[in-house]
Amino acid sequence: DYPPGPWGYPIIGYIPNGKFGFEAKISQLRKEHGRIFCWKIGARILVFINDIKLIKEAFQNITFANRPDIIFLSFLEDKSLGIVSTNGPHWHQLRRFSLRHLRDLGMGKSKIVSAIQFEVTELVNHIKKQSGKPAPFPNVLTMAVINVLWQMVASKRYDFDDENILAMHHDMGEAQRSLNRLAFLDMFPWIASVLPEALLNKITLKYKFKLVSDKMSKRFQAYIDEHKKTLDENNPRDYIDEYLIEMKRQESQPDSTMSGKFTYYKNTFSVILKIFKIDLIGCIADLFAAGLETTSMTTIWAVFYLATFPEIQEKVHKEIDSVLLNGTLVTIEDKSRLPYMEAFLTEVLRYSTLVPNGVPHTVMEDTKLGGYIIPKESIILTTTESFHFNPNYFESPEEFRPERFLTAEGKFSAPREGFFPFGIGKRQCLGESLARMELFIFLTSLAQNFSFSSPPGKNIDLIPADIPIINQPKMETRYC
Ligand code: HEM
Repeated sequence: DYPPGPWGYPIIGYIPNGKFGFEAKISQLRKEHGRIFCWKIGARILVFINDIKLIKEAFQNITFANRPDIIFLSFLEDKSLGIVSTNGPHWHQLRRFSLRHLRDLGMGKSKIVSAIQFEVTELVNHIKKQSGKPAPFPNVLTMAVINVLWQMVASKRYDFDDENILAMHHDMGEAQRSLNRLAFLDMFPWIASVLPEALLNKITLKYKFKLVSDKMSKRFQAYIDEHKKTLDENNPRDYIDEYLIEMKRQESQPDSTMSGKFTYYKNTFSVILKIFKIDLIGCIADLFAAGLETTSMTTIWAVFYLATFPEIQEKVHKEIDSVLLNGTLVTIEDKSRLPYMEAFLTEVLRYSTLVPNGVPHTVMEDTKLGGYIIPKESIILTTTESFHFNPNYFESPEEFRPERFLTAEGKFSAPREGFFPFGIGKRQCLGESLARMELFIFLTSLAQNFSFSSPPGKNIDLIPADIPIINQPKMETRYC
């Protein structure tokens, strides 16, 4: 009763022949099998849900809110820490705590607008230095995005040329691009007990990930230590302060989810080490990993679309020029006066389909869905293109057309069905309101100050690179 799909051979499972990208193979299997299919690779069963009704039924149900036990999901931190890869009451309480405090600290509220305006003004000044010359998007976008989030998390703002943060971002990007090597361990876990450590490392790049994760952990621990020294319990400054206060409050509770854990790992000499880590490190790593690349990449895609579709860019400019007179800074209250911009941003989120297969979910027991059994501990994914590019929900979905989200009177009309760039249900993106606000102010300010175009004689490549988790532009067109 499992969903249909390729099962392949025992032990190996189904490995497609030839040079097939993962996304292209999923697309082909979806066309072959329809609403739901299975794909067995090594020891794991992947289940892809491609039907809106089934996705809603599954992800709005707590049974499907679990994350599978895979290394792939927690490459920055131990999988038993933080929000993204934990389960049960532990996850639930940390998610609730994080949502509440990030909102109080300004997420999605006017309180954070001036920080976003400040960062985008710095970004605009930086881009001006390269105006008139063909160049990829400047790397400092990362700093602008991290500064907004880190203001709430750690009361920190970095200079745009802060080498340490740029290096940390570079390391994280490198690790992310090699994630399919690490996924090998999830699919074929037995290789860890039969292969010598050196060979295992060569195949999976395990130690490369460990190095990146250790470096980040040290930095995040330093933030926590700094905060502990200067904490005033009556005047919490940010997320870290709020966490430390709550952690202290729960100190005497044996079932507190906010303390920490001993984690074990094998070093290069196969010696098992035991270290204690507080959960807060996992939460900080999750916010960093989930909040940074997503918002930056969406901004880059938006700029690429402006450059590729000049008639759309012209409409964006026209609207901004008629609403924001004499270079006035945009605020969130201007949203209702900039319906074309809002429609453009919505089309960017649809067209870029940034997280093409969502973030993996699982069920702890065999569970029925759509007349099939979803095997316990399978890796459950969605195919976002099956609704973002579905003609039942979006007419001529292959066209980039912001007008689809405007009424005949030119008012913004939000998509009703088939639109889930931030996921859906119990695990829906925790930073959605921050991301939407930041993207609106960033993109409006960028379009207010610049005209973007492809380098002379060239077209911008809009096909994403074959990199796991996030649809990213190819490296050579991305940053300078
Ligand atoms: C354009 C920007 C963004 C997009 C497209 C995006 C998309 C997503 C998606 C698809 C998920 C998975 C939902 C699921 O598992 O079903 C997710 C989860 C998550 N996102 Fe975002 N995200 C964005 C920005 C952010 C930002 C700015 C933050 C940080 C404040 C953030 C924090 C998280 C966290 C912590 C989770 C895990 C939630 C959980 O497991 O309970 N995201 N996001």
